[in-house]
Amino acid sequence: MLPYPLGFWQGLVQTMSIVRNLNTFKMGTIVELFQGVSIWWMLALVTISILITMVVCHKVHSLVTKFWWTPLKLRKTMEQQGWKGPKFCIFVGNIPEVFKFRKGELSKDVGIRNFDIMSRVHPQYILFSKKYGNKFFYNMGLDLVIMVTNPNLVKEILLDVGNYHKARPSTFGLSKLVGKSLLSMNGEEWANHRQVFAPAFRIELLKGLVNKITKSIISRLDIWEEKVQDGGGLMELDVHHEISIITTEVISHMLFSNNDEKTQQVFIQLKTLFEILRDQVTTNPFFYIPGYSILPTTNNRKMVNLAQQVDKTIKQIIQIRHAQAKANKTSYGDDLLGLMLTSMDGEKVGDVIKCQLSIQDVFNECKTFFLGGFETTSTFITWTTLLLAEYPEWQDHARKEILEVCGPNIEMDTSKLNQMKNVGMILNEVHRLFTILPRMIRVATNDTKLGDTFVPKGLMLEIPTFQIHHNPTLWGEDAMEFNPNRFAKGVSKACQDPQGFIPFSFGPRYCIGQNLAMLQSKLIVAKVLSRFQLSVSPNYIHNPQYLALLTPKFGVQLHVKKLPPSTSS
Ligand code: HEM
Repeated sequence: MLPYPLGFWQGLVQTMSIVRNLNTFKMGTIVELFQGVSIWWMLALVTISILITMVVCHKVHSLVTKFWWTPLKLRKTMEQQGWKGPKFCIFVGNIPEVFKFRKGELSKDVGIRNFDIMSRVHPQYILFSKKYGNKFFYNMGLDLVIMVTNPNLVKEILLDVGNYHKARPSTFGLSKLVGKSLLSMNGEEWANHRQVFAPAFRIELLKGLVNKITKSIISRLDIWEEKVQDGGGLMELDVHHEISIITTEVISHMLFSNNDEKTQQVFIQLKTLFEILRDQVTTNPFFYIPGYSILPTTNNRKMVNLAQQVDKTIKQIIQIRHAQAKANKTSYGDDLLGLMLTSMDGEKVGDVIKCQLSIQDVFNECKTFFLGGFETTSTFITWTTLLLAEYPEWQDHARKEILEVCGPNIEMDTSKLNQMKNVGMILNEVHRLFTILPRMIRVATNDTKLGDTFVPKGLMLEIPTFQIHHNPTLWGEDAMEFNPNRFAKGVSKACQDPQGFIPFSFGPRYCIGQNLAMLQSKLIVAKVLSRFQLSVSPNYIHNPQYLALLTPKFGVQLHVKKLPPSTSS
């Protein structure tokens, strides 16, 4: 036998000749072929073959477990407890039939006063509850989902952040593009991030923003006024577009204390990214196949490219801020970026040492706040203006109250905003009827129990907020009507169950931007109504759709008329 290195090389040369001869290889010659191969080489070959076989078996096992065994096991566990659901197609689950049903529903006309739009917003609920009753499950891609509509059980889920984690379905691309952030993190990581941002959203701090927000609103409404004058006293506007200009400015101030060219660049890139992604999630069933989002399709490449551009621009904004703080020997500032940079340094604020964020965390959180901050609020305010235009009697009530509380010059501060009871009732009713985040999703991280139901680890739980907000058992026979009066004596009197009204969720993970969103909404509604009369344009096509948010598909075209000086400021 040759010493090891020589034996190895000899074995290699012999094996190459075996491989070369493979095409003329006959079973009978197998022994002949291996004659003379060194023992070292034989051992190496056997070891490598065993290792490869083990890796392949492990991969196959985990793929079979993920794609076949786990979904089937979860299904069986739920079936044994009396839950039922449709058969599913591997990879895409029940998505194709949901999309097909939804397409049919979306092709039907719907009137503005018809709030019975569950089949457009949450087609899976209508489709499967009709066939299987309330205890149904379905597959969203690979994930097995059940719906929880009972407010007490919803409360249990939202309070138990240990057993129920935030979950994007495994196949969704948003988390891959935006990265891990406050919106999607869990456990200690989430708690640390939440602690960094919470101070910026305290109502006392937001009070200081009133003037900045009011300035943004007034400068945009001045443009409206010019347009109305040019149009001979009446003008058609797409309010969704108009309001999003204001809310973008506000979130830019919250994040970066300004709305300069670079900030606007981030916004445009993120908006485009979000629109492509929204289109993929809502129209392309293949998007739900695991791994699809990393294929080099045109849209996937566009999204990755945009996400990289956003990171690059944010990096430049951070570099400028760093340089300024260093040159002026000042802190990083008290906007959200300032808080994040302070936290990157692990600085001590008061008695608390803030957690250290990484640069990637800062990129991701900037993207999350941009996306979470502008589109949600602008969409909500857009629906509010539509309903005020559709129900002129409520528009008059609100305007009268605004003028009484704020005086002819419409001077506003947070205490005045709190006195606007009618405006508050109207906003609540819009939250109820046009719940812009119509569902929340959690995943069970442990085997646990929810009411009488055993919840196996890995099961997805969907909270259909929209359905809860429209349920006649909770809201009475007029649940499908626009009636802000139901909130006259507060939420507890409007709904059978206090947990039946959750537009901002509740528990530890309630919306961090709730105060900001409500402040902006009241300021914008008050300023708009004090200067303009709104009515629905005949060009408006009512087409509410669930596109990540409950959105007016074709914008909201309203007729805007300048009010005479006696009624306006
Ligand atoms: C009308 C406007 C808004 C509505 C209806 C709304 C609604 C919600 C809801 C329902 C959640 C919980 C989602 C879940 O648990 O699955 C949430 C979370 C969140 N929202 Fe909002 N939101 C609005 C505005 C905003 C604004 C203006 C910001 C930021 C400036 C914001 C930032 C966030 C963040 C970061 C979270 C995650 C909080 C956490 O998990 O700790 N939202 N929002």
